[in-house]
Amino acid sequence: MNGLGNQIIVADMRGRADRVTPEAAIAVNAMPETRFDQIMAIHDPKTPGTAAYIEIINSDGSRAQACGNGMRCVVQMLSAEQGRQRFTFETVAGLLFGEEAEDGTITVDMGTPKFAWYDIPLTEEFADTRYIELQIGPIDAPVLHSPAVASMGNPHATFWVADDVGSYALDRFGPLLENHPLFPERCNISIAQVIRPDHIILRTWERGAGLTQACGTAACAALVNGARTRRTGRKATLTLPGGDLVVEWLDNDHVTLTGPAEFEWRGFFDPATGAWTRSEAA
Ligand SMILES: N[C@H](CCC[C@H](N)C(=O)O)C(=O)O
Repeated sequence: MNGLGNQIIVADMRGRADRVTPEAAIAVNAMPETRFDQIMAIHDPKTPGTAAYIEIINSDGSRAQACGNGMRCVVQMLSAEQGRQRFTFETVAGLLFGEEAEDGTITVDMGTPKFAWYDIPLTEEFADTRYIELQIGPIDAPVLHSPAVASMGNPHATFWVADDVGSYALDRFGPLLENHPLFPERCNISIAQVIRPDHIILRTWERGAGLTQACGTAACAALVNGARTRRTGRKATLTLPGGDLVVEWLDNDHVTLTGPAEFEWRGFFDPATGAWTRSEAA
């Protein structure tokens, strides 16, 4: 499937006890036809009242705590299968709600953002995470600096720029910032241009996945970081390379993410080795 161009493999692991191994993820990602950004593995529910337990695996085999685009794909797949539109899921980061609207767009409640330095987490204490001391480029003329950081279950840094987000070498800066010693669990790195209080342009270097068409949790982090630095309101459209998402930071502190999801093709893969076969086209 894809969520706004982000390549998502929804792996149906219901009724079995094994898990998708990092080796399988790396092997699947190594083949051009099955290159992906995240695998969303649907496991049997652990908690009564939830539809499934979802495990999220990055293309480098690492585990992610949250994935907004992937969750929309999961909602669409299960709603097509079960004919109902509202789901409660469990992930390592907690419970998550998703709903498909009449027009097929899907809204996922991504939970509440966290801003304390130890929740991101950072290795150093920062009293105010709206601007942290971190820069890249020449000391006296940094190319990117003073990001706002937030956790949407996973760690995010949002760097603000005044001009075209496409003009920055995120493929070069991304890996350096992702692995900066300030981030003990690494970090998802975004560049944001606020063009209006309700419209942000965003590009993201994803932890464990690299440059992607769309990162839903990064869109959520950019909106909350925009609102708490008074750059934006609490609801905005975010234009990502793959298209537009709408993010709203509700009064109850929850963040919702709305956008499309699309089925591409179906097949089988071995969660231990990654060996796969294709069975059905869209
Ligand atoms: N693409 C995802 C986020 C993946 C996050 C992952 N790269 C990490 O935190 O390790 C999204 O749409 O929200």
